Amino acid sequence: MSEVIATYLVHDQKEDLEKKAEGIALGLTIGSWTDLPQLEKEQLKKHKGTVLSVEKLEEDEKTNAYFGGKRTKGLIRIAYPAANFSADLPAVLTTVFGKLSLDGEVKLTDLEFSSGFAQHFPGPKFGIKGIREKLNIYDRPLLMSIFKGVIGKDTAFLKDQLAEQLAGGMDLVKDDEILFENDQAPFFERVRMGRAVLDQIENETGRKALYAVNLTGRTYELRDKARRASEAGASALLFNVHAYGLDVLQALAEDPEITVPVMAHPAVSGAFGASGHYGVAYSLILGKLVRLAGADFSLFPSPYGSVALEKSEALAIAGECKSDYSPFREAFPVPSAGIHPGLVPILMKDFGTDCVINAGGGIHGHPNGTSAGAAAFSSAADAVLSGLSLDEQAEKDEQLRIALALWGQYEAAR
Ligand SMILES: CSCCC(=O)C(=O)COP(=O)(O)O
Ligand SMILES: [Mg+2]
Repeated sequence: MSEVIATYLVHDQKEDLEKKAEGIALGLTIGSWTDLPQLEKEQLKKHKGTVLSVEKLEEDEKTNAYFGGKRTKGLIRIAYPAANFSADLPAVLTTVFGKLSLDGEVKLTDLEFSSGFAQHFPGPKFGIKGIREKLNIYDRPLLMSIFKGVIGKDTAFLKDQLAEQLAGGMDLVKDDEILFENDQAPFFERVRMGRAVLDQIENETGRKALYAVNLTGRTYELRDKARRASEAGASALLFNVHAYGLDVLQALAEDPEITVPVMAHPAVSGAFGASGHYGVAYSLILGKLVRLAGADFSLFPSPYGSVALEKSEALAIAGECKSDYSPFREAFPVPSAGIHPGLVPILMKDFGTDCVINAGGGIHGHPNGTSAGAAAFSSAADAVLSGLSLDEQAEKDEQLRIALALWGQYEAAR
């Protein structure tokens, strides 16, 4: 029985896509670039990939221009027998896209797992429902901000910045992904500081919030570090999954002693996902696979900010995070990068209620400071929820008015 089906977008110099598909199905399983006379019938039957479909796509000039000559475009689906690989993502990815990924002309667009095979993956430990229960917020998108300008600053500085972000109404705050272990603000000091600030906010206001501390260091230290962080009061972990690998995320998600949600950051994923001609589709690496491997949140560039994805790609990632994929919990999609209050209405329209809207510079860059920036962001979300335009809301909210004057609004920018 085939356990994994891969879909590829190919751009071939020759017209015969059936032959191309057969070449992939054989080459990634038991064949080679030349005929192997010793291949046995039994071996072929049990281990060769099976071409399920070949669909020729319309020729397009942009693709031809990119490759400097005519290409035949098509979608190929191939089923790989379970007998060929062990039940882990490194084995799956090496089988379906190992050396093929190096040819620069093929993009892996999707992977489908049989239910028997999918059961080897954990999926999110908390998911959208579990995170909402932790925060006691059920009826709106969550708002997150990012520490900024903190490299070289000590834990006391971070403590003030965290308190300001939370005072402005943020539900979650995350470390920047480029904040690593350092002498001024060591990891465990940040964990303890975060716990104290979150507890104080909860005691004073009843509001619950999460702080995602950046889990970094050598791969073999991570599991122990994450366990100790959970024990020391961490409320969430940020993880640069594509710098380490999906299997490392899976190991963290599966560990029963790591009792906090994991937030997957997209750093480095552009190296695999940015090309339309080769690499891996963002919907697969930032959506389906991080969810299967256990991320509770997946960050990705929104269609609007400083690092923007095509809208269809961003929506496809969010779709994978939230699709009906039993038995896995849903992961929170987190459209990010260059976000400010003026983009909140369009983000809420595109991504709906079940998303996290995330801003760094668009909060700390507010002329009246971090707390005012966070309040302006929060006020923009309130406006949408109560059916007001940002201009109407800004008439009664000075911080939002100042933010909109500085960064503008999506509609105004069109
Ligand atoms: C590329 S998505 C990750 C967003 C992120 O980590 C970040 O630091 C965005 O910061 P910004 O100031 O652009 O909101
Ligand atoms: Mg960042």
